[in-house]
Amino acid sequence: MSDGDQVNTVLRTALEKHYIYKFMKPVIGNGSVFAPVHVWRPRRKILIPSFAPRYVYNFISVFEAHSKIVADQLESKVGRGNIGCFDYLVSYALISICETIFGETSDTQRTLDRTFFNAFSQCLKYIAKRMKKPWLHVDAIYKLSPMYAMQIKYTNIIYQYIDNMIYAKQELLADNDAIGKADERVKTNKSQPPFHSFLELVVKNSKKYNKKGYTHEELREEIIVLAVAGSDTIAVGTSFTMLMLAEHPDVQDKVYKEIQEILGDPDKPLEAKDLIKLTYTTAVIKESLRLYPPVPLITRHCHKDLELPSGLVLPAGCDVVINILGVQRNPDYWGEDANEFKPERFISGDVPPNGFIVFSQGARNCVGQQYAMLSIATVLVTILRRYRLKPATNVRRTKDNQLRLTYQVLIKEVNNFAVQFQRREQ
Ligand code: HEM
Repeated sequence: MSDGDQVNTVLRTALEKHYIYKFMKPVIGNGSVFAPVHVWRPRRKILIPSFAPRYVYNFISVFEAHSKIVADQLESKVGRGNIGCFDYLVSYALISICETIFGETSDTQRTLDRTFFNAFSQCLKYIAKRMKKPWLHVDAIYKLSPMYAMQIKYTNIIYQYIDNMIYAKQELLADNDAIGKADERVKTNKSQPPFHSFLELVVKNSKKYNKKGYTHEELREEIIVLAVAGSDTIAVGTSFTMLMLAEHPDVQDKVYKEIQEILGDPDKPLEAKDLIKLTYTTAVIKESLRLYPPVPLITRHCHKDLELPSGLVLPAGCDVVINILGVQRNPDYWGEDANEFKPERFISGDVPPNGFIVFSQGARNCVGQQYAMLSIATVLVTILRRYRLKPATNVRRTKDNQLRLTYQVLIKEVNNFAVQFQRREQ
């Protein structure tokens, strides 16, 4: 389905997800993103307050510190031809999400973070293979396959990592007062806002919701969801934006000018109030996410008949695949130039209602959208201040000269998002 108005009705009405997500269950259990509605609803209520702007704004210092590390790493890539920027951005995104989840991390910890994410990507690989082979949908058959044993092995690595991190913070998490006092400081001392990790916030909010709070297993599930939902998505979104900037030098010049004018001194720490003023840069990020939504397809299950605005009735029991990429390139909404990169659309107010759904819509939309936009903006600003992006040379494109994409639950560009880096004159 790629008609925004029909999609809007489905997303606001049908909250259950497709049965195929049950294959994720052995890894993320009842974690909110794919959980059945009765499990998801209270978990969403617990998650939402952790994403309040006053907490998310505090994460900008984490984003900035890790963006600078990426910018330093790219120094040796200047003038070296095509460089796949995805690996750098995935590293940025995963270290940032681990630090925003667990608090400050050491170098040793970062090695463990990578082992954890590697285990997760291996699990996703087996889950994706299983989805494509209908005979493996039967649990009894899947359990006999070597893939099952490997999935268990990697799932144990994931659980061990999360458990160790939770146990390491046990003392802080057990002390309700400590978390409460930190909150007081948010209210009274605005100049030095304390940093609250997602782990602290989720534990605190789960205790507000229910006196006992989350069980260890529930907490682990929600932490896995955050780690997974908040890493590759950011890396893919940033990588596509960098490709677009490399291919549109005029747009890149305007973004750079805006950064210079609004942010000025590169030694001044980035703050939300400044990033929010980057209206053109934000439009560029949104236009990149419109053309290349990192999560291009989502699903819903209709548990009762659902009448769409077109008059068509989706019968109870029906599964719907929502084509986010299709909605965001639909010429009925975006005009004949829907496939063209034109960031001005997001400035002139030409965004059609229900036409831009990169973070989904309705009660199960993305809780991390503000986090995502700030994280992407921070790393882009930091890279663009130092480097001019140039298009990669000799990369394969489609017959009509479009980027070649591959679908791995998220969409990616097949050349690892290659661009070239040129140092800017100081
Ligand atoms: C560019 C980056 C991102 C994109 C494109 C994106 C997109 C999405 C989409 C399309 C959904 C809905 C999935 C569905 O309906 O099946 C979703 C859900 C979700 N996202 Fe994001 N996301 C991004 C970043 C993040 C970040 C940074 C976090 C957390 C730090 C996050 C946390 C979540 C969670 C927890 C859900 C499940 C919400 C629920 O079911 O109540 N996302 N995201």
